[in-house]
Amino acid sequence: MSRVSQPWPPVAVEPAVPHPKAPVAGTELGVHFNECFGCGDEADAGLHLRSTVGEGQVVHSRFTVTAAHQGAPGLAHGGLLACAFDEALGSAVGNLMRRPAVTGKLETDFRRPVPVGSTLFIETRLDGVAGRKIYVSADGHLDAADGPIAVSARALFIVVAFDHFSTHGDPEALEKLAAQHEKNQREREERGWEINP
Ligand SMILES: CCCCCCCCCC(=O)SCCNC(=O)CCNC(=O)[C@H](O)C(C)(C)COP(=O)(O)OP(=O)(O)OC[C@H]1O[C@@H](n2cnc3c(N)ncnc32)[C@H](O)[C@@H]1OP(=O)(O)O
Repeated sequence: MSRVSQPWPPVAVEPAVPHPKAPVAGTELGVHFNECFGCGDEADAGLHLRSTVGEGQVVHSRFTVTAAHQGAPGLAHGGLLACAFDEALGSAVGNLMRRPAVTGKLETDFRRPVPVGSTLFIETRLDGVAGRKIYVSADGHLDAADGPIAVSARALFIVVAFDHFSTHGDPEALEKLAAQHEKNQREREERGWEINP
């Protein structure tokens, strides 16, 4: 079956240049919010996705599919896989560009079933920027960084003002997030990494 794809990015873009203080290649990215379904330690049935900065404008993420993530028996739910990509792509945008941004559009191609127990290795690339619009894409490889591609995704993130989160979100949770951010900063400093304000 052939897959028809629109040009990507769909508009003229500038190169997505990582922020001068973006974490360097090899940096393991921390949990951005403990209750986040995508990466949080306190989200018991969550994805517990973990990410590391790669060379260039790339972030490598991985997560292991558990029984809590099933759609069909023994297989990951497609919406759950889309969630993993939202997290991986958002993490690449947030950490490399260091601009607050939210997902405006997320498109997924499911190419192979992803069984419970398998690990998806997601490689995310920054594809370009047009004003507030940041275009990113990713491939999810099954069970190894060079394994077969099971899922691909493309997304548009929109840069927002910080008050997007205080206006629409939960102020208490934002306080928790600020505390988490400080903890991440301290840990980075202790490990001698570049400070990530
Ligand atoms: C370190 C951090 C790690 C974080 C990882 C977490 C990853 C998880 C990320 C998420 O899941 S975020 C949650 C899901 N997303 C949302 O809740 C967003 C809900 N939508 C909105 O709040 C607003 O629609 C939005 C802020 C995205 C845009 O509203 P605005 O009024 O600010 O902007 P506007 O609608 O004018 O759009 C700005 C530009 O984007 C374009 N645009 C917006 N949505 C689009 C869309 N869906 N498709 C195509 N283009 C779109 C729009 O056409 C326009 O293009 P131009 O600048 O060329 O005029």
